[in-house]
Amino acid sequence: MAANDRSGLDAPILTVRNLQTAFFTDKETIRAVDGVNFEITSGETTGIVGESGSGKSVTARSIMGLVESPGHVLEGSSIRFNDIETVRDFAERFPDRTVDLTRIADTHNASSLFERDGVNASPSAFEYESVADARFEDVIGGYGAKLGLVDDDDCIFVTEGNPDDPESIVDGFVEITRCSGEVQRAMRGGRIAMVFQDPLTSLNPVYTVGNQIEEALELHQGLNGAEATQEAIELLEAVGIPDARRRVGEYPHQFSGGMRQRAVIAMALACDPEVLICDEPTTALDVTIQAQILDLLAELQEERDLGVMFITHDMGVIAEISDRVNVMYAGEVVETADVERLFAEPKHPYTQGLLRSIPGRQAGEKLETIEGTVPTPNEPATACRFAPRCPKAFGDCERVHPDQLPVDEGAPDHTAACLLYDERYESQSSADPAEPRSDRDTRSTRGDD
Ligand SMILES: Nc1ncnc2c1ncn2[C@@H]1O[C@H](COP(=O)(O)OP(=O)(O)OP(=O)(O)O)[C@@H](O)[C@H]1O
Ligand code: NI
Repeated sequence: MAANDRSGLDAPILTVRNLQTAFFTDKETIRAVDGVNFEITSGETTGIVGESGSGKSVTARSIMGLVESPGHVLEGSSIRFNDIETVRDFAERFPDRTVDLTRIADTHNASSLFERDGVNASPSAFEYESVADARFEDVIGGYGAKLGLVDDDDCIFVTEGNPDDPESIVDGFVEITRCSGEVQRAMRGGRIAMVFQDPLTSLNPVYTVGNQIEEALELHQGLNGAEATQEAIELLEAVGIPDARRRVGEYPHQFSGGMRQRAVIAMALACDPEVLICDEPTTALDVTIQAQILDLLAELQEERDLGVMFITHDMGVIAEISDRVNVMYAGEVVETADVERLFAEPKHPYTQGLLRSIPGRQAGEKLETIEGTVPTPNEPATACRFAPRCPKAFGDCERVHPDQLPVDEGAPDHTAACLLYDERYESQSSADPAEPRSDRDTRSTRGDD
């Protein structure tokens, strides 16, 4: 087993590799998500934080299969859903779309895939140190069809066990970027549910709240009639709606903002998902209600062992709810760490800037904001996209696109994409990390070797 395998209980339920989602307009190609890697683990919360326009929602929509034209998830992107029960169930229901990956892997060499025509990713896009680390299951999702290794609509991959005998399957995954039609409907809503910022986008004003939850129960759990009504009431109780038996018959406009968001969460849970994606679910609510909803999510997560992905631009919320944090900037993850480390030792200058802008963090000090705005990523990245706003930028930052690298030997899971932490590019300004460079004209040109 490769050293970077995470085995057993810690294995992520969702693995995002080299995710690229772009919008193709007449004018330009917007690389809203540009080579993103992260994981979601059952019972844990993966936080995604970044300013407006950094690509958080597009990342969520890519996982949900909800990217709308002119947007597309690009070839080479991979989003693996690793739940073994789902793989068994789908192999049974969709045998035509199920592939025995070991058989393909036996006859091909994963590292040679990078040399094939049509593969335009580098091994580092998959976080491999060298091409020899390439694993078939990472590359196949994004490129398998293009390389003619699998059929166009194959999306269920078995890596251990016999696809024709679902009970025998002990390892495999569903490649979400390749799901369509019935498989996609079974995945979205059935295995992965999403809660949006505005509860009214998820609720239909002309049906009662109960009706809408019952519809989800029928679709995903096959419940109907009195049984579905009873379950809807129980779900409303589970999300803390008082007098649920009466309120199940009310319409969305009869609910307050906080109660509506609770109802939407109940609706998301109606399909008994493994993964719950929350896109700024509390941003529109006042702070007291926001705190209650965050508590509720934490409670539900523990009860149901949910893998949660939580999107916000609020570092305070991230600190409260996350186990791991991914900081996004202009379509890229620029820093990732577990939450304690990220707050104790932020490494990327962007993360440091975000932390300085949390109210109340530095008593008495003036609140700072990062000057400027997130650029639209409409060109392939050939430099650091944060460099123009970065107080620590040096010459190479405008010439070299930084790789995600570990920032501390003692914490291999803490990585940042910043040349300050890349030995090949030694910044002359790194002496005092708290002191921004004042003189940006005497730029270092070292590292051009
Ligand atoms: N339908 C679309 N057409 C064109 N560009 C889009 C579309 N949707 C999103 N984008 C672009 O993708 C980029 C990322 O947008 P996204 O909504 O993911 O940002 P975000 O991080 O969620 O921001 P916010 O905090 O404001 O919600 C932006 O540059 C945006 O302009
Ligand atoms: Ni958003």
